[in-house]
Formats: sequence, structure tokens, C-alpha cells
Amino acid sequence: MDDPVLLTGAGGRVGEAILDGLAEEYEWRLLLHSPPDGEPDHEYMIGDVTDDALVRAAVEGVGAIIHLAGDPRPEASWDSVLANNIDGTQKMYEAAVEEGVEKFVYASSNHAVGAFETDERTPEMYREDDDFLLDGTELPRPGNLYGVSKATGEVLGRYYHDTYGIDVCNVRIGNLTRGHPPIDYERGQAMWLSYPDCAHLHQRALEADYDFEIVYGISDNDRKYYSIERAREALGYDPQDNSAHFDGEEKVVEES
Ligand SMILES: NC(=O)C1=CN([C@@H]2O[C@H](COP(=O)(O)OP(=O)(O)OC[C@H]3O[C@@H](n4cnc5c(N)ncnc54)[C@H](O)[C@@H]3O)[C@@H](O)[C@H]2O)C=CC1
Ligand SMILES: O=C1O[C@H](COP(=O)(O)O)[C@@H](O)[C@H](O)[C@H]1O
Repeated sequence: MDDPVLLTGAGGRVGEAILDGLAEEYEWRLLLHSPPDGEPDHEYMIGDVTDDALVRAAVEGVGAIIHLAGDPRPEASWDSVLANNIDGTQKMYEAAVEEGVEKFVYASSNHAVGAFETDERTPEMYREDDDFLLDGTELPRPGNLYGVSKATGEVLGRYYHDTYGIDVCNVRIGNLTRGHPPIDYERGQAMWLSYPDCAHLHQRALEADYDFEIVYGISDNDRKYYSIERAREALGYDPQDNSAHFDGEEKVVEES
């Protein structure tokens, strides 16, 4: 990707993981919601993704967008996800197709399919010996309004891809934590995404050739109930981390 890459929600956790790993790999344009504490190392703009004029200015001249901005709280209200997640994503897509942006990488979520985790399946499905596996071909099944907003973002991508041809990669991100997997949280360990694997996955989403994809964004965890085969096949994703290699905060197995 030779053109600049727009990273929305750049001041958040996923943005931090991506910039940690890929700061030098691209010419970044960051979209921040509020003024940063220090001076960022990259070009940046400040504003809200529901602001048409700001969004158009942010998208001008970029070749790709990684769209992270939004309300990430599973308990977020309808008013919040309607504005920040759904309307904001639609405005990003509209500006992207008008500007001729090639690739749109969208931060979807495990919560788009959270209602597959029924009382009958849990907690067994979070364990290594259970064979329940979602692969991205299933219909969304959100368990909260935040999940509804993430599924809606995926459908917006389907529409803008089918109608305007923009390449779209929806990443159903699991549970991103820095350094080690969540502790005493089987579900979080099953869907752990390490910071380095997060950066690598987004790099592959910027570099690979595809049309419209839905992939799961997790590390190569033994416990997984999300398949990462589509991410491997379509993007060339090759995760290096596995929550089973940790005992609490300690890494107890080194990869060979
Ligand atoms: N952290 C995780 O484990 C997961 C994150 N995601 C998704 O990844 C994306 C980023 O999540 P995090 O980095 O964890 O959240 P975060 O809250 O750390 O970062 C989100 C950023 O977006 C900004 N933002 C929110 N509304 C905005 C608006 N209307 N206009 C402009 N900026 C706005 C916030 O100020 C914040 O800097 C979200 O879309 C979230 O749904 C999905 C699954 C898991
Ligand atoms: O979509 C998201 O999912 C992660 C993991 O969900 P959780 O219910 O196990 O916490 C969450 O941490 C993150 O904030 C959210 O955006």
C-alpha cells in the first residue's frame, strides 16, 4: 500500500496495537476523537466520524482505511451505537467510495455472534476438547445492541462492496489484551488476540487481495471456538501467539 492509510479510532487500544507493530510500515493519517496528550509521530486530524465534512477531509487522498472508531462497550446504549457505530461507519463508507479508496478494513466484533454462546453450550465451548467452531459463514447472532451495530457495519460493507466495488475486510475481533491473555476468564482466553497478532492481521488485511471477507481476529489459541482458517487462506494471516502458552501473566511455552 503506497498511498496513506487512514486509521480511525487511532487513540484507542486496537489503534495502539496496530501502531505498535506497524508505525514504520505505512504513511499513516490518524483520526483522533480528542486532542492527544503529546505530539503524534504521524499526520493526524481531530474530529467525530458522524461529522460529514470531517470524514470527507480525513478520507481525501488515502488508499485504505482501517475503521476502528466507535463505542466499543458491549453495554452501550442504542443512541450511542446508532450514532457512533452505525451512522459513523456509513459516513466513512460513503466518503470512501466517493474518494475511490481501494480497501476498507472494519473492526467488527465477537459480539456480532455473541448469542451463539447459549447456556447449553457454555462454558464447554470455551474449552480445548469442545469442537464447536464458528467460521465466519454463519449469519450474525448478536447478544446485545453493540453486537447489532457491529453486524450492521458488516452489512454496510457488503452493500458498499456490491454496489461500488470497494474491497472490504470485516475483522470480528476477539479480546485484545497487551502482554498476556485475560486471567481467570475462559471466554477471553478462547478469543484472545495479542497485540503483535493484531498488528500482523491488520497488515495482512491491508496487503492481501480479496473482495469481501469476514474473518475472526484471534490468536492461535488452543481453546478457540472461532476458526482462523479463512483469515489464513484469504489474508495469509499467520498468528504467533496462543493463550495456552501462558500461566497467568507468565509465558510458559516458547514457540519453536
Ligand atoms: N478491544 C477489543 O478487544 C475489541 C475491539 N473491537 C472494536 O475495535 C474498535 C476499537 O476498539 P478499542 O480500541 O478497544 O476501543 P477504544 O475505546 O479504546 O478506542 C475507540 C476510539 O474511537 C474513538 N471514538 C469513539 N466514537 C467516536 C466517534 N464518533 N468519532 C471519532 N472517534 C470516536 C474513541 O474516542 C476511542 O479513541 C471498536 O470499533 C470496537 O468495537 C471489537 C472487538 C474487540
Ligand atoms: O467487542 C468487544 O469485545 C471485547 C471482548 O468482549 P468481552 O465481553 O469478553 O469483554 C471487549 O473487551 C471490547 O471492549 C469490545 O469492544
